[in-house]
Amino acid sequence: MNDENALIREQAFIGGRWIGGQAWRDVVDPATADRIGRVPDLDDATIDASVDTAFAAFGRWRDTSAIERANRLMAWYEGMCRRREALARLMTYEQGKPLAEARGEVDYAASFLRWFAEEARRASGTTIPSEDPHVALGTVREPVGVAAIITPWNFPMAMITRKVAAALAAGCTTVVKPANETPFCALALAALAEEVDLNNGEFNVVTTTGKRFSERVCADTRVRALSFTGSTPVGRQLLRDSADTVKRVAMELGGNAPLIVCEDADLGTVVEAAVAAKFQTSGQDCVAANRLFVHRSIYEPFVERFSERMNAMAVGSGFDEANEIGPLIHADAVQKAQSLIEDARDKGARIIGRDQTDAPGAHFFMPTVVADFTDTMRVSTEESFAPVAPIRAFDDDDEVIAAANATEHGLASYLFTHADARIRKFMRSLEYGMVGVNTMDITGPHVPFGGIKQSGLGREGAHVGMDEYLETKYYCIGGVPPR
Ligand SMILES: NC(=O)c1ccc[n+]([C@@H]2O[C@H](COP(=O)([O-])OP(=O)(O)OC[C@H]3O[C@@H](n4cnc5c(N)ncnc54)[C@H](O)[C@@H]3O)[C@@H](O)[C@H]2O)c1
Ligand SMILES: N[C@@H](CC=O)C(=O)O
Repeated sequence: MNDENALIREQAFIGGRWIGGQAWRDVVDPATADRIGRVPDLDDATIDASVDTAFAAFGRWRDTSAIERANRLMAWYEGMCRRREALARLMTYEQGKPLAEARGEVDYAASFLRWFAEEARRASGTTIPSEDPHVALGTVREPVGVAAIITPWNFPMAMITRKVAAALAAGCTTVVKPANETPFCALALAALAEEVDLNNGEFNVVTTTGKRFSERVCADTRVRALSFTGSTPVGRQLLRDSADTVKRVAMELGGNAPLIVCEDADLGTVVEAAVAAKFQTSGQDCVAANRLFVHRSIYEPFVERFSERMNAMAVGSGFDEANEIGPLIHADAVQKAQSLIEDARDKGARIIGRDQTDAPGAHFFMPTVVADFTDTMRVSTEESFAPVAPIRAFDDDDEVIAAANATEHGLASYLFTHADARIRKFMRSLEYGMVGVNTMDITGPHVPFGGIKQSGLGREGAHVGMDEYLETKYYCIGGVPPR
């Protein structure tokens, strides 16, 4: 058996049991479109049963000690580290990303288990100075209850652990619906969770359609939190669906990240960073640079060097370690990239890159620069989620700040300059939840990840990551005797 097959489980995981279904859904390798296997497409009754299980488990899990929850998360973390290569190969097989990036994501995903194992013991309450000497006041923090979690395919392990580890550390139990494209990554996490006794309903993985799942869990009053990572249109729908039962919601939605290069930036360094910011995960990253703005005085040299570096990127199967760009997730993604390029070309952009007929398969898209993009082009307003790099020149800071902010999104942004005053001005003015200055490497378990505007609600990771899963209970004890 190849390593990438070692962790494949073709069943959902509910209450520690592996279960099949009446209907099934195929999972395909995006590089070849070959079938990898299948998972059950679970019905309403089984979704409800997963909530029954998580609800029953909540009664037990919330009363475990913080150190017990921490130990369980650490054991899960260690299991992921031991199976790093098999997990990475499975991810490349199912999601398509180059193996080096898949290994990076396994490390990233595991890091949330360790981080929240550490944080589990720090969900402290407060004492409140009382206005009355006979009254004691304070707060304790308590888990909200069952959390329903819906995740995307682009980071098929990290987007799960970032939520689940925080929820479990807080004392909540979880029902996860992974993306239909990447259920095996989620089920591999379940297989490792089972090994560390997280198999009593604390962590459930339900394979089914998004709409069916969200309709059941949003209507269910026992589900007290809904945490979603995915596109903004689906996030809007889930906010509406959660209103009737007034759930706690956490939303990590789409981005349209600007990357701004000022004239004092070192061209060699900035080209490497910009290529990484644009093309990692083949451009299918919520924090990917979606629009590049370069000061006019260095614009043409930047476009030339960026395009040169881009054209040197090998495109092909993620299993070949030489390849830096893998397949897109499916044919629709390739068509969308193609239509963005055609729209830009029709409206006067310069298209730079290799011919698409050089692509090594139907799901591959050769990375492409759209130079001189304008506001009327779709690349300016839409998240491409593809290796498409729109670049344009700017003349002054106010102009580029206005252009960068002219979007409904507000997730990540990047700035390259060494001028202190300028850094402060941009940091204040950029309407984004995250600002990377002279780096594109902005994530990790220790940072508060999240967006403003229509990129989301709440933050994941860092010391605030558990907040989404904790209620503050205030207490007031009267009749306290005098000293
Ligand atoms: N902010 C972040 O942290 C972050 C991280 C990763 C991806 N994203 C965003 O995710 C998007 C790409 O991922 P995607 O294509 O998987 O997004 P998507 O919104 O299509 O799907 C995300 C998840 O929602 C489910 N879903 C789809 N339609 C649904 C519905 N009507 N009701 C309930 N669930 C539904 C899917 O099955 C999947 O599990 C991009 O916009 C990207 O920016 C954001
Ligand atoms: N790259 C993001 C996930 C978004 O797609 C992260 O670092 O968490």
